[in-house]
Amino acid sequence: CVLRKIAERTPLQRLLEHLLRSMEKRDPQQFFAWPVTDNIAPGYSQIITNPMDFSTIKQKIDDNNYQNLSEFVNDFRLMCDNATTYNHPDTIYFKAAKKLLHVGLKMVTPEKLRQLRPVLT
Ligand SMILES: CC(=O)c1cc(-c2ccccc2)c2ncccn12
Repeated sequence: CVLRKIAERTPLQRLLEHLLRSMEKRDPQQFFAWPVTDNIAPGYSQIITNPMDFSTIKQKIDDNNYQNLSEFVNDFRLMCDNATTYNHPDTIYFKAAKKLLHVGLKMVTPEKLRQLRPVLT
């Protein structure tokens, strides 16, 4: 049988997986867990040209698709910006996106990352 190569994680992948888990915890209603469909959001695919969600970010981490932290943060920001673009300010999705963006960006400040290093290396 072919020896299965166990997927080893690079340090960057381990950092991104940790950050993703922390961000997902701040989305208990799982509004951002999966791609938004036109069924639940009429006209979504016409309005949002670059959709993004946590499951897609997770897959990109697993595929080692992120070369650095900034590319990961860009996708996180894109996910939140899509929600504030499509949804009106008085909706729970708009408000949840604003809060999530704020909380998520605080997780990747130099101070927070410095605190992480011993944990993750
Ligand atoms: C993120 C987003 O824009 C979103 C998530 C949802 C959503 C709702 C319930 C369960 C999962 C996602 C949604 N529904 C209608 C309009 C927009 N949305």
